[in-house]
Amino acid sequence: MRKVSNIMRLALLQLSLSRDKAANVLNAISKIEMAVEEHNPRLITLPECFNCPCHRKYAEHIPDGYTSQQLSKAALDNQIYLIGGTIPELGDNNAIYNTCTVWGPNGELLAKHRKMHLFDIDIKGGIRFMESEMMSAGNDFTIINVDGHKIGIGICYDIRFEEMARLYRNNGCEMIIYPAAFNMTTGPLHWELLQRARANDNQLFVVTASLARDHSAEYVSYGHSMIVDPWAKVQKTADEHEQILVDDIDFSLVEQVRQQIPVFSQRRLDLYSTEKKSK
Ligand SMILES: NC(=O)CCC(=O)C(=O)O
Repeated sequence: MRKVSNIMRLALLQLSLSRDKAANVLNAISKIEMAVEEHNPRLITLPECFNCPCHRKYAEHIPDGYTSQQLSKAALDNQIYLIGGTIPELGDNNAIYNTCTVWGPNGELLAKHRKMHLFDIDIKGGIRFMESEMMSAGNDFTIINVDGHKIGIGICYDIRFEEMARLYRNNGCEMIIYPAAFNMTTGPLHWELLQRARANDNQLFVVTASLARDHSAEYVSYGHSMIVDPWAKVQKTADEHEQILVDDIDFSLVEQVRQQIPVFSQRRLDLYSTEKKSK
């Protein structure tokens, strides 16, 4: 597809999470409207679990469920591409997935990405979290096309898996977007590092939208939604509070860095490889 423009305005919504699912959806919709009115972005991204904790009791079918319908309408009403954070999806097989929906400006569901790597960690003196006790893992990579630019989708913990980002790069992506909610143990150490590493390894933009920090919540999110450019420079970042982060992406930087540091043509593929397998 022809590239319409090399500049794309993004808005990342770093949202607070209350105990009321409908109120969380309404909060997201009102922040989408605010972002559009004030900044006119082409693409808006919401955080992981923006409407409720990822739990079976909140799960919805996609695209017939309440949250999907609201996101579809918001994309249509505001004429934007909307990366709908994540919600717990009730799959046909009764399994629950942590799923990101992607909506086009006509309100159509362009894609859904089910988190591929589940967040199971146990850090002594820090956080223990076993996402696989509640959720099933997705098996599919997701690439969308916005105005001729290929964008890969991952979800939070997915960012730790360099092979996934590499596959997106190898399939033509110029950006990877990760709706996310890192925690207070690993966030200070790894959040920025991982984004800059994925951007640097693959010479593309890395974009994250996080939940805002709430110390009274059961799961305390780190915040700091971020845009990292293909030089691995932090282009823009939020603090820990609820916030609308807006900036213009200049996709010409992707070609610039790829030409000037041509590691992808210098790889020793006669000696090693990263390959996609089908399941
Ligand atoms: N929700 C998540 O996947 C959290 C990932 C995380 O905090 C990490 O350290 O990785």
